[in-house]
Amino acid sequence: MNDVKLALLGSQGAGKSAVLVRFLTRRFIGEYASNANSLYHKRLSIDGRQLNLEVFDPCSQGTEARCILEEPVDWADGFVVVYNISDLNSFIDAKNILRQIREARTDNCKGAETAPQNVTVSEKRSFFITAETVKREVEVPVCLVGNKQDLCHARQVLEEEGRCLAQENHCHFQEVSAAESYQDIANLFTQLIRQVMEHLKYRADRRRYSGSKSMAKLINNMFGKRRKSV
Ligand SMILES: Nc1nc2c(ncn2[C@@H]2O[C@H](COP(=O)(O)OP(=O)(O)OP(=O)(O)O)[C@@H](O)[C@H]2O)c(=O)[nH]1
Repeated sequence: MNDVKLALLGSQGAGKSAVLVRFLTRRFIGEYASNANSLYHKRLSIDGRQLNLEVFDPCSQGTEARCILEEPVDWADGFVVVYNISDLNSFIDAKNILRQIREARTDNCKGAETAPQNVTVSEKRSFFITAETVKREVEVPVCLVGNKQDLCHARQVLEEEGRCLAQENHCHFQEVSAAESYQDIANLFTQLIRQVMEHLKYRADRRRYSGSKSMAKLINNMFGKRRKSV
């Protein structure tokens, strides 16, 4: 059984709990306790595969609240970043959160962007392959969600602005209304979970592959390559 861990991030009142509760229960409940971190569990079946879903819904994260962000960034396999389309500040917060996720996840691959000089073409090629692999490893699946679409008469963030921000951050984008609709929210979670499972499989395959490669290396080092006797 797969375990998938997601975290919901976004500024206060953006509708994180509403979006999550809509997905988990299909219902919209007007008010939610917002003074405590919550961890939700659900068993799901996606594409015939059973999985244990855990979703972390922390207390609100503002621009400066990096310390709150750090914990879910290490823990989660994927993120839902929520803003309120009728609140520009929540969009600015979402922008900062996306940047923080990217920074936290790419800390490990610092220096991977510039190709080394004075090396052969094949060394350069393998460098770029490694850099690409590192990029895939750290590009954790994220979905940017513009919530409260039913308040479009009070819109402060254009749909196009949300889409552009998502493109810049290589993530999926969806406008939804937790108050009015279930289907868009169900689709976005399903898509994100699929992406997470692919990402986890990719990482596990890579680890297995590099593990077996180093095992082969170890055996070669220990016994050396046998020469055929003549
Ligand atoms: N009109 C409208 N109101 C919504 C929608 N989603 C949430 N709300 C309302 O927005 C308010 C905040 O929703 P929450 O889900 O508590 O927001 P949150 O991001 O979890 O807030 P914190 O827990 O304080 O961080 C509540 O009064 C909700 O009823 C929506 O799609 N449309």
